[in-house]
Amino acid sequence: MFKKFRWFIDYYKKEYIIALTFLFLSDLVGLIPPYITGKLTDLIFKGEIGFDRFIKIILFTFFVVVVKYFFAMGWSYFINRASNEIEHETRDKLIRKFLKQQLRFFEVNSTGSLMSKSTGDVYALSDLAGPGTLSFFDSTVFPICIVIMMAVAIDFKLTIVSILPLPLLAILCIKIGDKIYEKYFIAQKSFDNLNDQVLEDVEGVRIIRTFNQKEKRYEAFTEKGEKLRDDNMNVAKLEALMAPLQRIIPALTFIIAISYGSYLIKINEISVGELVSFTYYLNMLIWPMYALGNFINMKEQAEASMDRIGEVLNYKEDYVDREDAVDLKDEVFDINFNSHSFSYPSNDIKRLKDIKLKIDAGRSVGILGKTGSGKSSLIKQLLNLYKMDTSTILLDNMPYDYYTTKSIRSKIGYVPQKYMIFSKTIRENIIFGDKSKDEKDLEWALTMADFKKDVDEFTDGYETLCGEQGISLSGGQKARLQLARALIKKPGILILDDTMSALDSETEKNILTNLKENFSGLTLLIASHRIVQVKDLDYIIVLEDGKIVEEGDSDALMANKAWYYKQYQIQSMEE
Ligand SMILES: Nc1ncnc2c1ncn2[C@@H]1O[C@H](COP(=O)(O)OP(=O)(O)OP(=O)(O)O)[C@@H](O)[C@H]1O
Repeated sequence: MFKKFRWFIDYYKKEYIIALTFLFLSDLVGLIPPYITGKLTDLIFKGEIGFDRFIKIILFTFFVVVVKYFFAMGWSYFINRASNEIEHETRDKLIRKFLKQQLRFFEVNSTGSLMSKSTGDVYALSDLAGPGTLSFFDSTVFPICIVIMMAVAIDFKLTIVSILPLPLLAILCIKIGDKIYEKYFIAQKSFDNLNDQVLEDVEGVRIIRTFNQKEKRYEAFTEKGEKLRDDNMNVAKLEALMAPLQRIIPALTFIIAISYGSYLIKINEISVGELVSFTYYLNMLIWPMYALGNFINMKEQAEASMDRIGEVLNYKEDYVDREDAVDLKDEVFDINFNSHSFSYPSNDIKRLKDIKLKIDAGRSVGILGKTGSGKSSLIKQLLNLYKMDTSTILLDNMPYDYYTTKSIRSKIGYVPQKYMIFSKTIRENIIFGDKSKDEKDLEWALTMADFKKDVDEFTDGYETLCGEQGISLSGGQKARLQLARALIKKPGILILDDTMSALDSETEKNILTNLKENFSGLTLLIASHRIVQVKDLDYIIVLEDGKIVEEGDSDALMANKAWYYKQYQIQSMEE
């Protein structure tokens, strides 16, 4: 029954043992007051009790109640501790898993789904680990203790007859629980879809407005919202079905107990006080019936959530470093694409075909080509973002997988085509968690990226908040912020994927001059549509449909009189 949750029970064994011991002691002590009440009733009925004894019994009962609540404090603390730890640990595992993945993982798992798995599903697990464990104990061990007490201290026959309807409740709860699992799984999927749309709408709000898509998006949202509501209602209906069962069946046990108990008093088998204690114990059995329903509910939901979380945690990494991979030590290194081809995992179409390109350390290379020709795809190979043939890329004459991916990436400064700006300050976006960088490094990176003059004009300077996806910055400022983030690493290799398109020609020139003057030995790769951005580089390749169709320096390509030559003329005229 608990196979899926074994790991957290094993992990927090100590907390659970302490918590359940406290819980057990608290429940045991809780059995004393009903017994005393029955005895007291009999003593009063028979007139066998004086004031002193009465006070002593009352004080003792009070003492027992206090002890019970001290034990309750203990179990409450340790169970909540385990539950919070499990929530933290599971979320931690998920985030670590997300951060390890190549981009394919994010193509098959939507952001909305990953978000709801790391929130709602994690809560369902922690609910089971905390209140769920309490409900489990209280619906199994506790009622057994009560029933034993009823049978031993009061009357065996009365106990058996009164609790006869209870197994029926257990069976019905288990049956309904199975259905809850199915419905909850469906509801969580609907929550994923709704999450996805919220993310897209918030991120794309400007486009949605400009394209007058507000109504359509609203309709789509309403539809998803209604589906989620209906799916949640299906879960709620099943939960509601448990409630009357939890009331009617215990009520039945009361009717039986009072009727049969009265008969037993009449034939002198039990006393009035014993029937008082008995009904007291029966009353205590009501909570375990609720607890059973709660537990089954929580268990089914947590099981569905564990399966959903498991889908992520068991996702087989698309790429893992070889066990004997070593760290790449050189800051700058030769790169050799040796007949390298590549297809994205989503289909078999070759997006890079037989690429042969040697980039010596410290050289600058321009990657040109029309849109969709494979420029970004070529660049991404160096970052190992998708599964690829690692044997046809050599770094310092060794295959790519000879080195750890982390060490390769740490040498590369990458400015992607798509902006990725966090809703933090400019300082935080550039330093990006690197504690070794100080004020001087920040200032230097901003100057290199020709962004300092802009930031100096902002009222809050380095502390200016960039907003969601850099909403408070212009396109050119976003490009330079990303460039500053790449440069502060002082990389050996700098990759600019269409970074300069958003910049005016003067800013572009300033940046290239800064790079030339301050980064001696830098290997520079620039992917672009615009010839002006690459014409002064050491080497230029032109891609067409994933193949290199022209290569050489600008003079050689001009002499070639092919695509480069024609584009040069067209773009010069445009400028
Ligand atoms: N993640 C992906 N999955 C599948 N196909 C992709 C993916 N990314 C890009 N492609 C396809 O690969 C081809 C090359 O795309 P790439 O982004 O490398 O071109 P590009 O030359 O950089 O284009 P642009 O100049 O427009 O940025 C395109 O046909 C594109 O549709």
